Amino acid sequence: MAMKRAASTTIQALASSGISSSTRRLHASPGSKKIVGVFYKGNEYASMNPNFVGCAEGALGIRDWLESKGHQYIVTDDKDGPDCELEKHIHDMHVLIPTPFHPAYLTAERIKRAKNLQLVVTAGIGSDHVDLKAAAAAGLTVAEVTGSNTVSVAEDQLMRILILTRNFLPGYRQVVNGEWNVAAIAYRAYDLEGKTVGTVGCGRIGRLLLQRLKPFNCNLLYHDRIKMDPELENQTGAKFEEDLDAMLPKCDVVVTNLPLTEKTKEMFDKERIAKLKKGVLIVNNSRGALMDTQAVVDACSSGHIGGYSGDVWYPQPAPKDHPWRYMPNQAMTPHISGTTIDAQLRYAAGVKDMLDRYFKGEEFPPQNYIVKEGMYTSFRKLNLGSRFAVWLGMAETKSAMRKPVFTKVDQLRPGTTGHNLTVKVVSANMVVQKGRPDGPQVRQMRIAECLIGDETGTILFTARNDQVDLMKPDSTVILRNAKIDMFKGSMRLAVDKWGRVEVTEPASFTVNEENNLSLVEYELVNVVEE
Ligand SMILES: NC(=O)c1ccc[n+]([C@@H]2O[C@H](COP(=O)([O-])OP(=O)(O)OC[C@H]3O[C@@H](n4cnc5c(N)ncnc54)[C@H](O)[C@@H]3O)[C@@H](O)[C@H]2O)c1
Repeated sequence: MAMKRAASTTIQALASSGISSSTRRLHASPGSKKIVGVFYKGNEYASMNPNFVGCAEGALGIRDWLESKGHQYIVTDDKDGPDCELEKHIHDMHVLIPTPFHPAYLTAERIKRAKNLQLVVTAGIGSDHVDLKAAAAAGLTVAEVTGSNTVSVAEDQLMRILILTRNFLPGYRQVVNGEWNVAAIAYRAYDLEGKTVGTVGCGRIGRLLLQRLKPFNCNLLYHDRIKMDPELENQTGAKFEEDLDAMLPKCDVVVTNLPLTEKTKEMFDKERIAKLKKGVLIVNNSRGALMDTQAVVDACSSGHIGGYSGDVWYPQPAPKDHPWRYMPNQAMTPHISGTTIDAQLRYAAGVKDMLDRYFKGEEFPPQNYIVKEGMYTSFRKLNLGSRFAVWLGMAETKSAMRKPVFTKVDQLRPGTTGHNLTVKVVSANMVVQKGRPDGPQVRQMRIAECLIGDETGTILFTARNDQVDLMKPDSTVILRNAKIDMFKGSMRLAVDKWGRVEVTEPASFTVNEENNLSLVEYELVNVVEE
């Protein structure tokens, strides 16, 4: 199996901790599976809305479906401590469905005991509650329902920006307390128009927030590892800031929109907060641990941070004595933004779809993988329109295959070689046709860009010279020993002199043109070896 360098490094690092490095196959072996869901308790609200599927009682609405297939489905909200309900199932569960809103912390120690565990599907976005290194070392697959609550969070952020800018909460409190004091609110209530709003991280949620903010006529800035394509930049009117510390002092409002990773943990520490404009407003719906907890408290107390709002804490549920509950200028809520009823229905459907694929032995949508069968790599599609992905590390395919093994188009991954496929040619366009002087002879050079595919998806194939004649639209061809080339961050398939293209009998499948792998862009990210 293709194993990425990062994964093998991780495995070595963890071998001494006793975590097995053997890959646990993603796809379910036949037979009944034990599936454990950990969701927040609905209590008296559970029956108030039939679409309230995100609570433990709602169980994502998949209980009947799972049980009709003979699987065991345990759902609980009791997730912490040695005597909790979750602990009783760690040793024999096959699938864990946690949710960021009530995170079941899947530590290295729990993973070590979870001998049957194959799959973790996060109901929502953000799998930082899982020790991803340990999950990779144990050969697990961790996936989430990418995009399921993008809109929900972007809308919530917009609300928080307005709540802070207009100094809304003190006014609301006055009303509840029977008071009336316009001055106490008005002395620091502003319009959003004309203010500078910067998002730190600009993937799905960040981009949508920028689009939502555009009509407010703010100055929009964004910092990310990846610059948006110009079309999207134009659409949002946001300016790219490569240097985070250069962007921050310009912002009246800072919004975070990036995952919690080793790199981003406590990225807002005392020093960075000191660089922010005095009175800055911060909205953090990403993860609590992006902030140094005490540094936020101190800056809110001194007024350096003029307002802090968000729904994410560490740990969750936040303990009663969490200092963010008591700091001034805060507009915090429990973790709610990504669990609207609409979002619940989307992530419930996404979880069901992935379980169904797991039972059938089918691939998940590539953007959903965080760790795939032990590869600590995630295909993170960052799109709103244009499609990106982050590709961590190099895939190393050590091919010990002698017998040709045929694969399907949707199994193709960056950096891999040695593929045999039977595909139909959907279209072929000549992109280069010229005579090339080559010594005394003049050689023809022809290159055609061909869209090829099977029932699982399509990909662009670069046909060279004699291959061009074989790639006729509607014909079926066998590609032997094909390899993936990366072209501007996207996958292309090619067959070089070590492989072969053969025309064959017409195949009976219908090409799935919906899943074009060449439309996904990848970024090669350096993996820091530890
Ligand atoms: N509060 C909620 O209910 C809720 C719901 C969904 C997501 N989230 C959080 O929001 C985060 C973002 O979600 P998304 O769907 O937009 O994810 P995304 O993967 O689409 O975008 C994340 C962006 O962060 C950027 N990034 C990552 N590391 C970076 C770094 N070190 N420096 C600069 N940029 C960096 C990536 O390049 C990417 O553009 C999630 O990881 C999750 O933690 C919270």
